[in-house]
Amino acid sequence: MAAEIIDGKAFAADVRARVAGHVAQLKGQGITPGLAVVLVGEDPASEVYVAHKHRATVEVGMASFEHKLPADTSEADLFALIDRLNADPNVHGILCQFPVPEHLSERRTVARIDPAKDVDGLSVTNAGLLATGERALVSCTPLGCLMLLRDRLGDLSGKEAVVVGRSNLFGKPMAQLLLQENCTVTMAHSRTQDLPEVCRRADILVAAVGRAEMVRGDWVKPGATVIDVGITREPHPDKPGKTRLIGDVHFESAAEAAAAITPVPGGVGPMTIACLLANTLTACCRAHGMPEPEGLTA
Ligand SMILES: Nc1nc(=O)c2c([nH]1)NC[C@@H]1CN(c3ccc(C(=O)N[C@@H](CCC(=O)O)C(=O)O)cc3)C=[N+]21
Repeated sequence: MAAEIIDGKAFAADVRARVAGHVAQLKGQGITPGLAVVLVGEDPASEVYVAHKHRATVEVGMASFEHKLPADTSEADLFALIDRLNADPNVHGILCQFPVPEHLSERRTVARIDPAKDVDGLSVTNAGLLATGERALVSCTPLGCLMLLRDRLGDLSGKEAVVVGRSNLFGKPMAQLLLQENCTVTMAHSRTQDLPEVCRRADILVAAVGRAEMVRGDWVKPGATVIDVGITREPHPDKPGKTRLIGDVHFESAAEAAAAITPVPGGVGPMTIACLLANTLTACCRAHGMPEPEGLTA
């Protein structure tokens, strides 16, 4: 195996430490950044994520406001809560954990959140601000990938970047960020013809298709940097009753060709939560008309 393994877990710990430093400074000025997380229903995976986010928020010294609503919560009640959080000066970031129960709409829910507090960067306003090169809040996972890429490659200008997957949550904002960094960006997806050949063009290959181990080693240009955004949980092959996480990239074969690659777990995943905290800090600084934290924004 040739590739350097990009340690997202260590990098995320560094981001969180930097956020904590800024939070301590703000607290000295009487300002405590606050993040509100809303969870509707009792999806066990979501419960774990939300608990994780709560712990990480408290660890950096921020205020964490958890709101757990029953699965049959009406849209009116959910919106009433979001309206209260929008108006609360102690809340700088609001995240509604997805998926929401079927009778609710993710699109309408996101639209209800004040764009200045939309730390997921999912609102139409933030997507539009990013696309037009204005100051936005950027979706956490793409922001985390950008931080890893900048750290490893420095200037990204002129590089061939291929993003596989075109979701609003990840693929589209990732492509916008890479374009902003002056990459030549290709967005590939399920209808792309000869996907392996398109991927082989990439100096930077970002996989976010949601299909386990789809990207193979012979899709990777020698020396490329490979970012694996996929997480699929599957039964563990050796440990009965246990599960394991696998990415969208076939790690062993891709690592033969790549110069650097993110593992799953321990790659992009931990950066997502670190960037949620970074976005909350950014939103807080903006709300108070203070300079933005350096190195923690797009
Ligand atoms: N409104 C909203 N925003 C989200 O950002 C959001 C969401 N809803 N719903 C669910 C997905 C999923 N997600 C992850 C965050 C961290 C890890 C993470 O830390 N993963 C670890 C492993 C954790 C484990 O072992 O389960 C890793 O990859 O190393 C994974 C997935 C955020 N999401």
